[in-house]
Amino acid sequence: MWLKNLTLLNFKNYNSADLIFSNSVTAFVGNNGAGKTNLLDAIHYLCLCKSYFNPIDSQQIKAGEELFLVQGDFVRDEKPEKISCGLKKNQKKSFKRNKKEYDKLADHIGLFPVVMISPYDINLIMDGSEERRRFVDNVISQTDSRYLDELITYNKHLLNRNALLKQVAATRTLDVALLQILDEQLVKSGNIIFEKRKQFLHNFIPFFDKHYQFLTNNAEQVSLSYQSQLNEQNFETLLANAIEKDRLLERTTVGIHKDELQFEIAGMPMKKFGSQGQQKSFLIALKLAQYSYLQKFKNFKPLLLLDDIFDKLDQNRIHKLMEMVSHHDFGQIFITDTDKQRVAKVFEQIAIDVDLFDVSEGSVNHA
Ligand SMILES: Nc1ncnc2c1ncn2[C@@H]1O[C@H](COP(=O)(O)OP(=O)(O)OP(=O)(O)O)[C@@H](O)[C@H]1O
Repeated sequence: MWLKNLTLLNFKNYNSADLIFSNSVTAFVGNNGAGKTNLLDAIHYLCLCKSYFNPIDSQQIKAGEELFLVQGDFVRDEKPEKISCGLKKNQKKSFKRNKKEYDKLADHIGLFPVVMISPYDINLIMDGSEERRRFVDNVISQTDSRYLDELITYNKHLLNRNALLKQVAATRTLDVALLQILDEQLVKSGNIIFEKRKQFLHNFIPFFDKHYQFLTNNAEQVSLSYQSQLNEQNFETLLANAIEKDRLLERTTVGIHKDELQFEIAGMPMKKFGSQGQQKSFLIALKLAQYSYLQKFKNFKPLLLLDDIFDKLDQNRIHKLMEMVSHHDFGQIFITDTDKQRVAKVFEQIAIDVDLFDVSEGSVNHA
């Protein structure tokens, strides 16, 4: 699967852009703030119906404009696929595959798998558990179309249950029969998600271990593990035991929305005890594992988007990544960098052609 071209209209800092790519390595080069990352994000948008960096769709529209359009021609299973996305201010976004509007966006997720490696990935370690659940959900959704539907269903039931708890607090009466129905619904989709997350981690962790060892030559002991309250007790019992607390706090305090992906180094939390270098290796291993996992379950290579890695990574890690590029471990790659000569040199060293684009203040031209 690869992207042949990309057309933008009023997307972030671009008025318009029309780019044609090769099925190998493309590099966007230019100064800070020129709009290089925005091009990667446009590609991410086409693949997953959303920005990697900013969840608010309307903020992708160029300031002062009314709408944005992003369009790309992919090749998938040797067939052409035209994907287009448009958003008008205050309207629902429109997402089309071969000119046909999707009934639901979830149907698009996973058709064009993508992995982004970006300096912002540090949030995965530093921020709350929601970031890490989002990572897990993102990977599973790209390989399992039912998963996203189930997650949407779970979140809907959770909202309903929390609304009921608020109402109970306000009226001081509990409709036991209604709570029971809501609990049953929550348990049903919660259990499905729990099993899918467990199975996912079982397959994912060996990829992670392999990549971490490759990147660091077995330097230190790190681990990745899935923590869920559902590992301790079944969901029904958890809900029954927590009802007094839930009523007091007016929200559901147990369930898969509390799951955590634990990152450790030598048995201690990565966030507190990992050095910057160890954290970076950990994150790249995580992303490379995502790549390997998607490749295995989709049976083709995802797109790889590498944001600013030459600036942010040290020589060792760059060398390891480039070793993988030179072994053709990846398919199509998009990369951003501030230094054209550096990019040209790095790829010359591994004898891989790189297609360079100059980016400056929202305009992009083939170098
Ligand atoms: N909706 C928008 N309208 C107009 N400009 C926007 C919008 N969203 C982002 N920008 C602009 O895009 C620019 C950032 O672009 P981008 O992050 O792609 O830069 P970059 O070339 O990757 O820079 P760096 O090398 O610093 O990472 C900023 O100047 C920002 O103000």
